[in-house]
Formats: sequence, C-alpha cells, structure tokens
Amino acid sequence: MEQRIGFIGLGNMGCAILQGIIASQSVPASQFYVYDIHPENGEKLKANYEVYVMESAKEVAKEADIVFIAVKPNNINDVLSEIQKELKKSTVVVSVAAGITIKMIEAVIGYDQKIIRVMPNTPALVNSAMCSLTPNTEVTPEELLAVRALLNCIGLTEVLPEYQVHSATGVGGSGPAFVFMFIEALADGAVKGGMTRRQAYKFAAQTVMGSAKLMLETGKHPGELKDMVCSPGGITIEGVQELEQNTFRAAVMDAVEACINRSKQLSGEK
Ligand SMILES: NC(=O)C1=CN([C@@H]2O[C@H](COP(=O)(O)OP(=O)(O)OC[C@H]3O[C@@H](n4cnc5c(N)ncnc54)[C@H](OP(=O)(O)O)[C@@H]3O)[C@@H](O)[C@H]2O)C=CC1
Ligand SMILES: O=C(O)[C@@H]1CCC=N1
Repeated sequence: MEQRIGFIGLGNMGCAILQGIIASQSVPASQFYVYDIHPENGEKLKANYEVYVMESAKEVAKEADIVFIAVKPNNINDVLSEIQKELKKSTVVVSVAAGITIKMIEAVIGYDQKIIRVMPNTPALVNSAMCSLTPNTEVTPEELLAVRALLNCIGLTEVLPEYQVHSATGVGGSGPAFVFMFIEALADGAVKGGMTRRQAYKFAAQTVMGSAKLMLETGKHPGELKDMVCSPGGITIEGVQELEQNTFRAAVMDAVEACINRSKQLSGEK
C-alpha cells in the first residue's frame, strides 16, 4: 500500500522537506496530506503540487501513516494535543521541533506512540539537507528505515542518540545561517576589492559549495584540504593568519556552543 505522508506546519522547514521530497521524484505529490494554520500556505503548495490540503491538523493525523510536525516549538504541544486521539497506533510521528525531546512528545501523545525526532536543515529545499534521526523504542528498524529513506531523498542522514541532537542542531540545523554569514562576508571582501556584488555572491557561494563537496567526496581532513590551498610564502596563508588573529575558529565554535546551550534550555536541561 502507498504510504500517506502528513505535514502539519508549512513554514520554512515543513515546506523545505516536503518540496525537497517531491522534487526528488521519489514520492508522488498525491501521497501528501498537508495543513497549516494559515490556509494561504496550503493553497500556495496546491498551486504547484497535487497534494491534499486538509482543513485541520486532526484530518492530517487521521489520513497519514507518517506525520511530520513542523510547527514552532511553542506551538507543538497544541498540535500534539489536538491530533492525539486521531493517531493510529501504527502512525509514526516525526517531529522536527528544535529542543523538544522525545519524552516531551510522549508525555502529550502517549508513551506507546511511535516517534522519531529529526533535526533537519533548510538546504533540504535543494536536496542537500543534513538530517539527524532519533527514534523512540516503539519504532521498528523497518519504520526508521522508511522515514530515513524519505529524508535520504533530500540529502544525507545520520541516526543519533538523543543527547547528540543538541550538537546536530548547532552544526546542522543552525549551521546554514552561519554559512550564509560567511558567504556574505567573503563576497563583501571581494566587493571591497572591486568585484561586482552579483559576481562576488556567485564566487563566494560556489567556492563554499565546491569546498564542501571536495571534502565529502575525497573524505580528506579539512586541515589537509586547507594546506593544499596555502602555497608556501604565498597569498592564502596571509589570509589564514588574519582569520587566526581574529579568532575566527573560536568565534564559530562559540556560535555552535551558544546554539547547543539554547537547545538544552528549550529541552529543560539548563
Ligand atoms: N527553520 C529552520 O532552519 C529549522 C527549523 N527547525 C524546526 O522546524 C520547526 C518549524 O520551523 P520553521 O519552519 O522555521 O517555522 P515557521 O514559522 O516558518 O513554520 C511553522 C508554520 O506552522 C504554522 N503553525 C503554527 N501553529 C500551527 C498549528 N496549530 N497547526 C498548523 N500549523 C501551525 C505557523 O504559523 P504561525 O507563523 O502563525 O505560527 C507557520 O506557518 C520549528 O520547530 C523549528 O525548531 C528545525 C531545523 C531547522
Ligand atoms: O533557530 C531555530 O530555533 C531553528 C532550529 C535550528 C534552526 N532553526
């Protein structure tokens, strides 16, 4: 039987995952049942894809075999309470809400419900997401595989123990924001040197993408790849020294640590 996939919350992340899966052509749009509190978000999707736009979160829960919940963390309890009675025992609930633990979800929908906590990121929109998955004990290996297969349509996945989700949030969930800041800064530097802004963004974005690809495809250590760029007595090593003097790496580590701390706070650990 065809799997029915529900989405509750069609904002940045819900749409990124949903559109990413549809774009990968692995699952037809007609298998998706979606709802957002703002009807225009469903209508916008419907204009482009043959998804079923439902009238409520309850209706999505009734239909779906796997239901993604992609509302903000402060809205998730309302959604879970609303759908709790509609969920079948076999329904797999997938939450992408940052800082919301499996225990917090179980406390609302029941300890015998199948739950997978996922930490995705917005590059899902272009099939380049990095997602972590953490199942509760009710989820079978086959069910985990089925959800992982969906997320593999939109990028790379790793199964993680829940205590590591804070790190996955800092490096994966929040990471794109830091990377975009880096791209902006790289481009600003080039503009300062006289390049047009349009060209500077193209050079900066392609350079970041190419560098990431080079590391993933060669499996080489980032330090080795950095060394390959730095000619002795050459140009790049001058820039490397500037970044080190400006504590670039410590600043990035601090940013990830700040996200980890906030994630722990949302989870009630701090
Ligand atoms: N954005 C990102 O990069 C990432 C986000 N996440 C997580 O994804 C989740 C969603 O984030 P994001 O997409 O950015 O948020 P958005 O605000 O963009 O999207 C959430 C959508 O759900 C709607 N909504 C609120 N309440 C309900 C409800 N009861 N039923 C149906 N829809 C509802 C929201 O409306 P309204 O705006 O009125 O609330 C909004 O349209 C969050 O929990 C976040 O932690 C995880 C990783 C990365
Ligand atoms: O900023 C946030 O809270 C969400 C979670 C990770 C990325 N965006």
